[in-house]
Amino acid sequence: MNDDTQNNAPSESYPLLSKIKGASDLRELSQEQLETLAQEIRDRLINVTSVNGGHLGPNLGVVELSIALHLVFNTPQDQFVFDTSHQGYVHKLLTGRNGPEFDGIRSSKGLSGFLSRDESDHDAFGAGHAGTALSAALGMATARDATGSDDHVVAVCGDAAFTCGITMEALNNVAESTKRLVIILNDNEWSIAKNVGAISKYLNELITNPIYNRLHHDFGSFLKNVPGGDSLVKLGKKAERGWKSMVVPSSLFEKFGVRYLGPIDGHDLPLVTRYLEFARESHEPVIVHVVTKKGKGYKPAIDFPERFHGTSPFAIESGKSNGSAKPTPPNYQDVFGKAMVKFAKADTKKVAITGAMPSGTGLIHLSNEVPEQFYDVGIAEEHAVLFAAGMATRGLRPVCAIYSTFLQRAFDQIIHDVCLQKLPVVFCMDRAGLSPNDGATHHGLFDISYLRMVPNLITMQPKDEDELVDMMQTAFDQDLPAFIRYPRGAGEGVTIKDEPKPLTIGKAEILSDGSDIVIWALGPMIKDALALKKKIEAEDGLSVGVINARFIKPLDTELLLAQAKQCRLLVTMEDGIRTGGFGSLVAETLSDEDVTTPLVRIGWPDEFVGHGDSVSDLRARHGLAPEDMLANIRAKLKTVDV
Ligand SMILES: Cc1ncc(C[n+]2csc(CCOP(=O)(O)OP(=O)(O)O)c2C)c(N)n1
Ligand SMILES: CC(=O)[C@@H](O)[C@H](O)COP(=O)(O)O
Ligand SMILES: [Mg+2]
Repeated sequence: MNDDTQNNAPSESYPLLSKIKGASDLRELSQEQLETLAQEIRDRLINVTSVNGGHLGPNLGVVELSIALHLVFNTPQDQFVFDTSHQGYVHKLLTGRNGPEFDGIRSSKGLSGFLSRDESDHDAFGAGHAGTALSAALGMATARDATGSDDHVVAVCGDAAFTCGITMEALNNVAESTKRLVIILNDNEWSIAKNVGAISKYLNELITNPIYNRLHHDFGSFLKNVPGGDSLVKLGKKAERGWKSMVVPSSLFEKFGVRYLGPIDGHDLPLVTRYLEFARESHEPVIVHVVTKKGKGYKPAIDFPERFHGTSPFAIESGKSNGSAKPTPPNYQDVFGKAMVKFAKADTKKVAITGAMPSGTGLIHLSNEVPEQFYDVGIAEEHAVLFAAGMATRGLRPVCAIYSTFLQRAFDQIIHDVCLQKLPVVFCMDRAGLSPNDGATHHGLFDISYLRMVPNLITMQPKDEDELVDMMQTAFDQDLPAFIRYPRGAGEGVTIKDEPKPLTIGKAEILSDGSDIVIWALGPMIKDALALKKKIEAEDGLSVGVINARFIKPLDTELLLAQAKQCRLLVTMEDGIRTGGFGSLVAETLSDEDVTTPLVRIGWPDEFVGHGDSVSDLRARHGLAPEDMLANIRAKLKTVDV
């Protein structure tokens, strides 16, 4: 597929790509063969992600860049650090991972969708959260200098990575830390949504400013037209740079002591290669600004860059998702987003903030319908939370819609700025629980534990999408920081009331009574609890109660203790890590009251959970399949007199 307009199915054969085991194989190819290889890589990316889903758009945009990187540098001796590393598929293909493991990327049988040190020596640094590459690469370069090595370190950063605070913290430190660091700014003007903020506008100026471009590129010929300029040209590059800095506004990067090269066409393989060769020999930190097109080579991905940033499986010919256009039941993110629209329309003080993820959080609905109450602050979760805290001091009711895993970035802001000052910020944490295909960097398994220890907050989890809206109302009706956690994907298919009904803070819901065993479950685990009840009552002849815990903090201690004193066995079930989780809270509560009722805590073990095909697949692989949970309960029953 040679241009962006054709839509026919990509080739299924990859004669050149199948011969590439490493950089040396690349260097044997002619320029023409390299262009053919680029096409084969695009075909492979499209074919595999059409089945598995994945980050097709970002990877199509870095095909030439990745080839050039491996032509010029030698991994693993030289080290590449990809920011977020969702755009690392091409790097994987070029470093010996083009077999069945690539066909299964992001699934149980295949590669991670991100770089991982455990996966390959060519993956110098793992990632999944944005904004880490420059900092880590700077650490590597500084360590290299300190140990007298002479390999190269290259940070590959997207334009939106520069909206991250950590990236700017690292940029501030580059010139003082090392003389040799190559930074690639892969500028496609997109984050997941369109990139935002002053940095994005500035980068766009660099790309579009004709003066800067022409002068910057062709300063030598410019000098020839200036009296005395000729003699300066003879003085060579150093003089040129001196002159240029007077005539051409030096870039922000040069102000930070980093030599700026570009902007160049990131799809012109020979040009990118030449610039990387120059950067490799540079004796000062250098940033190469490459301009790329997200989705290059596949028209649907170019036309819909946000959808193809991280796509679900799709039909190649049409680009249409294989899933139903309108997922039934609706995804939690859309229930949240539409409810937020209603709340915002009813009260101008209710606003919502995203960190560069309007679609994923569902705030796209608010952005479309009530844009004046919608804020996208870029990939800047720490700022998002502080920004909300500031808003709350002025009477606004801000909602931070940030995935559970990405909210980890703002843990200090939660403690130090929001809860210590009791500011009524509402946090809607989607992707609480598993994000199966994304894996360890994206599962939301820690928020119950990391929030439990913070005073002055409320944490709750709904049993279904109707209760999510009730919990939003509950959060708005009180004045403490409030956190609502809910899973990735579809709800339970219940009807959502027109008018939400606020809940009584700290009160759980008895779904069914039981005198032998009582199960306290959170969110999607309630379904599993009801299934266990049915099985145990039918097969073990015991009576099982099920409680929708609803509130993690404050826990419904009154009901818990009353039930613990009359039942034989308590069980907790949470889609979070067991360590310090909901079950730990229940155990501590029983212990504080000297209640000795035996307790089984069902949750994720104290380990990182990798990527997999689905929630049930990962549960089965980590001893959390329904039969495992039943066996766990039965094993405990043997030790108590029931
Ligand atoms: C801390 C954090 N917040 C949000 C995300 C979600 N996310 C993944 S990639 C991405 C956009 C990255 O844009 P850019 O760096 O420009 O790379 P591109 O996809 O354009 O190649 C975002 C917001 C994340 N991975 N990490
Ligand atoms: C790379 C990244 O962090 C995002 O693209 C993330 O993969 C989105 O996850 P969802 O698909 O769950 O929105
Ligand atoms: Mg980008």
